[in-house]
Amino acid sequence: MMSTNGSLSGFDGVEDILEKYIPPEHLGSVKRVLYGQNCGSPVAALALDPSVVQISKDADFDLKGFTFSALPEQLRPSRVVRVGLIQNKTPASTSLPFSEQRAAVHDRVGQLIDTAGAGGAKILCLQETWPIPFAFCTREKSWCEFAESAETGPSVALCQRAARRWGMVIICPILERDSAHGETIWNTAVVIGNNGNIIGKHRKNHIPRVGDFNESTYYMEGNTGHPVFETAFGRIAVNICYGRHHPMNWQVFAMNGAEIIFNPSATVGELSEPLWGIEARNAAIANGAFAVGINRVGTETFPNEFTSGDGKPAHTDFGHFYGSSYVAAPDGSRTPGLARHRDGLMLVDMDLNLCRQTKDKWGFQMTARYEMYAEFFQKYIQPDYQPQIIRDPSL
Ligand SMILES: NC(=O)NCCC(=O)O
Repeated sequence: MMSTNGSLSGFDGVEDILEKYIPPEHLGSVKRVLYGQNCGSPVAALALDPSVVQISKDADFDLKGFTFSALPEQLRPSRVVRVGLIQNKTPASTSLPFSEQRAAVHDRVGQLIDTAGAGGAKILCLQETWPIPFAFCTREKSWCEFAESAETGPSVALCQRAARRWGMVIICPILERDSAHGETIWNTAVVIGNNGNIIGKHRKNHIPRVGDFNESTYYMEGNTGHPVFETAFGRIAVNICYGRHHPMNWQVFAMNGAEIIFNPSATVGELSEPLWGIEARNAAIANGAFAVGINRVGTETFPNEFTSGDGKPAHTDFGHFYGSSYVAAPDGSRTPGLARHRDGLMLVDMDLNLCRQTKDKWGFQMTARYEMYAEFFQKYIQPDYQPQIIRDPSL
């Protein structure tokens, strides 16, 4: 069911339902259980510059701001960084010439990036393959035209200019064309430093083969491992979309020292909405790092019908990308999500000292028994591996 404002199932988001229907005397407790607490309090709202609030109204996008604190320490100063995340619809019809589609998304996302810069963001992440419609459902190869160089492509250049303008690190996830390797296509996040330089890139490790996510037709599993990028504002990593279903993918980024792990995504309600709030949040808890889930938003339709071998009749739309981007902290607290149906910008102040404080408190890393698991995996990857099952002898 579509509500009048374009959201799906007639609601804008779970938070709105909670605010509307939970009795005021219970709302605090319900939110404590569902959203956690940061230093003993609900995750605080961040006061945003009125000029930025005005832009969000004029340009019609959801704007939210939050703060994650850490306890004051005696021997370390706090390390607060303002992180931005952007979710956006594909603004132009997928039937238009590709040049017009690209110009439209560059305009819209350029505006959102500049608003993030004006709002003081120091590290900003965009959604998965932001410059193109998520056309991988179609299996049509013409969409490969959108792939661009991770070093010199037009969308990367746009982000480099913005990074220089605002002194901001930008994670720019694109469809990469690797001409040096026979025009290989990758799903790549380019990490641009606050001077507009390219620090490096990461290629998506896990490629979905589920529903209409026919991405394996276009690109292979990445070959860049689990790089962590040391930026002027903190150590960051990028776990691209489907990698969020793989706890070890998050874990290795964290083991390499990531303090913030971004998860630029494109996923639809029917498939994954109940999983969305759990996976990045659990990753933050388990790994002692901030996790930032960013999902595309809107319903994209394509000129030609497609099927995906799942018994569904041929169709032209991918379902609804439900947005709901959010940030989770190592202490298990999380922000509410951005809208399910609108473009959005979230600005979040996070004190990175919370990562070590949470590790000191819970000791998950210290108690992890890596040697035991390393030994297990060594056995597991052998072709003659037998599961360790002890059968009830009375069966
Ligand atoms: N883009 C992508 O990997 N989507 C797969 C679906 C999901 O992970 O929810």
